[in-house]
Amino acid sequence: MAPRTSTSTADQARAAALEVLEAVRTRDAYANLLLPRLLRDRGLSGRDAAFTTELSYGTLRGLGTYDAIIAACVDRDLDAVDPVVLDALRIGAHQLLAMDVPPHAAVSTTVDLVRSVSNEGASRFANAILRRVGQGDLQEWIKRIAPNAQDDPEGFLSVSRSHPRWIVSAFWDSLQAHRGAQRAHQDIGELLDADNARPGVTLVTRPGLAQVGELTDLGALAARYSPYAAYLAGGDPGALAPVRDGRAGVQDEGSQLVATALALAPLEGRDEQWLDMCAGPGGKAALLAGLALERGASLLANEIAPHRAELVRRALRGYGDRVVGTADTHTAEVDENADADTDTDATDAVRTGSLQVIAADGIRAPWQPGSFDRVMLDAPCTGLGALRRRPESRWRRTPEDLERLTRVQRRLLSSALDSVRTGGLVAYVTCSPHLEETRDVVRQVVKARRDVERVDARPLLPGVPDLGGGPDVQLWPHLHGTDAMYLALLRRS
Ligand SMILES: C[S@@+](CC[C@H](N)C(=O)[O-])C[C@H]1O[C@@H](n2cnc3c(N)ncnc32)[C@H](O)[C@@H]1O
Repeated sequence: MAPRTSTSTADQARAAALEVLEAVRTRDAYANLLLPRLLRDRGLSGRDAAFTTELSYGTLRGLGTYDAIIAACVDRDLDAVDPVVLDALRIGAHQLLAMDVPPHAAVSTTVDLVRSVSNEGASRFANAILRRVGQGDLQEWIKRIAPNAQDDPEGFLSVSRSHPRWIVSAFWDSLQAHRGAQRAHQDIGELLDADNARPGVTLVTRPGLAQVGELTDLGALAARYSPYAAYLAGGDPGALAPVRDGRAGVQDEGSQLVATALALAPLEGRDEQWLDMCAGPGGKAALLAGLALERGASLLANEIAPHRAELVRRALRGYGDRVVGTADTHTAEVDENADADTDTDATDAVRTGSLQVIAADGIRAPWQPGSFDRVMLDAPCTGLGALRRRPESRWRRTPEDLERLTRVQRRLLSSALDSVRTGGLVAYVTCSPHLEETRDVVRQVVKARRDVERVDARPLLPGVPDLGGGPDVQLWPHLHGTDAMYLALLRRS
């Protein structure tokens, strides 16, 4: 790679975006974690911060389409292009094809950027390529480079909507399973477009600590479906007093709906002990905590990774002394072959009606079987339902991830069912619509046991349209404005 020189001649925002792309490519960085730090360090705020964010996120989302266009303009394989120069070309292409930046500014600033991180030859190369890119608009380019939509619909969508083909295919299958072939055919483009749009910020109130009215008084808009949600049009949510105090937070409306559904589900008999089995970083736990306390129940929030268990504690901070002292770590071993450590009965500490956080492996649970009345299993998954929030993740995930994840998901679901009493409820949730980690995991686990009944989850999301044929619920960004959350509700019989 060409040696790096000073970036003093490049404009700050573009330089920051280039740094994000490079960190994502070389260090597996997460743009949504890195960017806020970078903006702070560089003193970029207001319009500059918004511009940097759009450059970074927009380029990462559109990368598949931009690479196909750049490839058509370069007379060598893209692998042969200096990676940092290619990143800069991608940022330039995004400005030329999807942003309101005058073409001459998009080209000249990108050329300056390349010169600042590479050399004169590379900047001349960038100039030539971007001039070619600028000869067509996005639609003209797609017509020219994408496969024919009739002959190869998945290939067309993959290039035109900038998603890997295997993800297009998985989304299409899931839409078909939940909405039928005809609707799937109509919907698939809209779903992929929704992934490419900037998501809004949704706030959540912690039940018993804040009301939606408090958020609307601060300028947010009451949400469509969740009684705890409000949409924030702009600004920093962390600057709002209820968020600062831990009485409200930021949470996708779909996450709120699936957590609320578990709390709303009718239950015969005792309703005192709730478990959030995979709780980190604590969004659903914080909502469930308020709902549990409202009816005098306790919540045990469990998370395998100790640092994420710490985030759960932070998420629960608004509940103050309702969060009881916690035995720190039980079996926080990620090693799946490690011996079970069931010496401690973690339910002991929550018998009095309170909130508790522990760090333990949900598969080798440190609580007695049949202890809980309601269990939330928000399983580790591919996250394919939240691509609009994690712009790089569509390029990082692979079909191979599914095999490892579905193995863990099946084991966690079995453990969740063992953890709930007879008649108790388990919510199996993923932020992915992929059939292998949603419908198939549930089917396989239910089939292997004789003590599970499916519960129709749809009535537990009152007022939410387009929930399909049930009994499971699949939410969709293009239909509901939420992440593509999946919910299956199971009763132990
Ligand atoms: C999808 S996230 C949960 C999100 C969380 N419910 C929320 O709403 O903020 C899945 C979590 O499960 C944790 N996890 C993975 N394997 C686990 C296991 N065997 N036992 C407990 N937690 C696990 C991961 O560390 C991750 O924090």
